[in-house]
Amino acid sequence: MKWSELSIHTTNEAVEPISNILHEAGASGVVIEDSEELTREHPDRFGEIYALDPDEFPQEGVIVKAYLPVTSFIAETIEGIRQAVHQLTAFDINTGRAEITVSEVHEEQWATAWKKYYHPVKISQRFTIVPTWEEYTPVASDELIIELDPGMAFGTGTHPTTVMCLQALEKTVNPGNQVIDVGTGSGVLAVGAALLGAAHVHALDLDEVAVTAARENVKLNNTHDRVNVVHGNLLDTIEAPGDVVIANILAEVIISFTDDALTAVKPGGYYVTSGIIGAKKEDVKQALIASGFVIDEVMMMEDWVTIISKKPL
Ligand SMILES: C[S@@+](CC[C@H](N)C(=O)[O-])C[C@H]1O[C@@H](n2cnc3c(N)ncnc32)[C@H](O)[C@@H]1O
Repeated sequence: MKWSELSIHTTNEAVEPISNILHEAGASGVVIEDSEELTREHPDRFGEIYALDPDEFPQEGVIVKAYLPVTSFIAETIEGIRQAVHQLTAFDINTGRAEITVSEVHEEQWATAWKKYYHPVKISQRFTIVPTWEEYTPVASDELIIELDPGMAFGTGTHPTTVMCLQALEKTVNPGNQVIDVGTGSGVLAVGAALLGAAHVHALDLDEVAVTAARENVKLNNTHDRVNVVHGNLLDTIEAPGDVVIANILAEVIISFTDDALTAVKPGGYYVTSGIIGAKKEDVKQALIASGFVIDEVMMMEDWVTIISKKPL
């Protein structure tokens, strides 16, 4: 099969919303090439020197690459993406140049392009994410390994919003808890919650591709007895409140359902929200407080914010 490779040259702040637009347009996998990666300190990964090739990174800004199967509708799809990216400026998101370039690649190239960026990575005190195609031996006895094949869904586990969510789960999930994962993507957070001892995790996503990927990852990690993954919009499929509810979606979406979220959390339970760019932090905090949550902790990584809030007893 032939694939179109779309490259969008943009800013760090626009990576997440543009990735979402690309997924919604049917993109199969998103690769992020960030110019800052080249200048960041790279620890050797578990003894192996992890060298980056400057030819694969832009000189400034970020390139978001996505892969779309070549069909007769490809021109319309690309035009739709162009318009959606343009509309992000209405949400005060600086998209930078937002230049879109398109080239054709073959299936084998796509598979390699996708996989060469992901390696085992320790992302919190206890969690290490290991792509299914890599070998890894745990280094600590209490280490929790999440095996992941991101496939075509969002959630390689290494995006700052996901990393902070896993760290937040480490702080909030207790053995025996009921957890709800809104917008599960690859299922990484649902698996993480189950590994922390949650008795049950209800994971959902609006995107059928994510539901399939999440189910596969849940099984891969032997958590299918505790995690169910369903297709659904926000909290529509929730039957009982959770001890911890987590939503790594865009700030605009989080703000739209804070009242419903309060109902979905047990008194004394936690609501973890992520996917929030720095500029939207106060708006999300205000919406959470207005619905009755109490802010417990605000975490930041790069320009991303994760808020842990609590429902009063
Ligand atoms: C940023 S990704 C997060 C994936 C994963 N939870 C993680 O932390 O890596 C957001 C996910 O939310 C899903 N999503 C977006 N809008 C949604 C909605 N209204 N209801 C349910 N899921 C939604 C998307 O399909 C996507 O998989």
